[in-house]
Amino acid sequence: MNGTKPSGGKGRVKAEPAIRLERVDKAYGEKPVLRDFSLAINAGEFVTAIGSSGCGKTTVLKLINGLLKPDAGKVFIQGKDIAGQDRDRLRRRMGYAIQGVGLFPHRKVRDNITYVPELNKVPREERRRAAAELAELVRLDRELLDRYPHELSGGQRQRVGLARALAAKPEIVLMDEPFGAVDDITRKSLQEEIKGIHRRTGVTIFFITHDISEALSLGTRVLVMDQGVIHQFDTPRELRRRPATAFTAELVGGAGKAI
Ligand SMILES: Nc1ncnc2c1ncn2[C@@H]1O[C@H](COP(=O)(O)OP(=O)(O)OP(=O)(O)O)[C@@H](O)[C@H]1O
Repeated sequence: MNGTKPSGGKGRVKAEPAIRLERVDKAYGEKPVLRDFSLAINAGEFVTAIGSSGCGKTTVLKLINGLLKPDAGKVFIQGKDIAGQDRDRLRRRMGYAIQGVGLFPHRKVRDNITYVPELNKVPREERRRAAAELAELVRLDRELLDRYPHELSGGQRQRVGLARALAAKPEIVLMDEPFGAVDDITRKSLQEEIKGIHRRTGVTIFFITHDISEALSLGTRVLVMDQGVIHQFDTPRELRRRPATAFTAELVGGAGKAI
């Protein structure tokens, strides 16, 4: 059966990766971005992705949630090819947080947080309860739930974005430089929050960053990319001990600097 192949003859069941790209090609017009790109992320991993600007990180993220279709190759989520799946439903199953957050300005914070549950027709009372719980989870003061986004600080808005990404209890959360636009102190505290949430929930996270220190401190594995190619996909410890290429060595050697 799909997703539950026995392995090793010991009766153990090997789970499918949460996310798998298999030999994917992607170009914008004539410009190839990814060529023969393969990647597998296991359930419960916290993968941070880092690389030079324009190397294709966001393209990978958009292929994962079906915003983009591969020109060739396949994308599997929890073992299922997403090609034939309803894209809206697929996206609602995943949390998505981006820099700048993209909150709805005319909705209260509470309704921003529970936007996907509302689409999923979760009753109002249940949504109110969920918003309060999520606010607590991301350490957002509950009294802010009745405000509008413009009445919050940048860091608070980022927490709302995080709460919204977690609202539908997703098994996968995709984050594109979610803490890129906040000051250092707020960023440190948001990093602690997401680390704790990962530890407590076991959610699978794909997290794009420009900050190598952030990549090394948050990731259980770090994906290092340049020009559509994977240089290394390894634990922070291995990256430090055995950088596979000069590009990785330089990146890791410059920890503390953003690229
Ligand atoms: N819609 C588009 N049309 C044309 N080219 C695009 C489009 N989206 C991205 N690109 C190009 O594809 C390449 C990869 O873009 P992508 O956004 O995946 O890179 P990235 O690694 O996330 O970059 P950054 O770190 O700067 O955010 C870039 O050269 C970009 O200019």
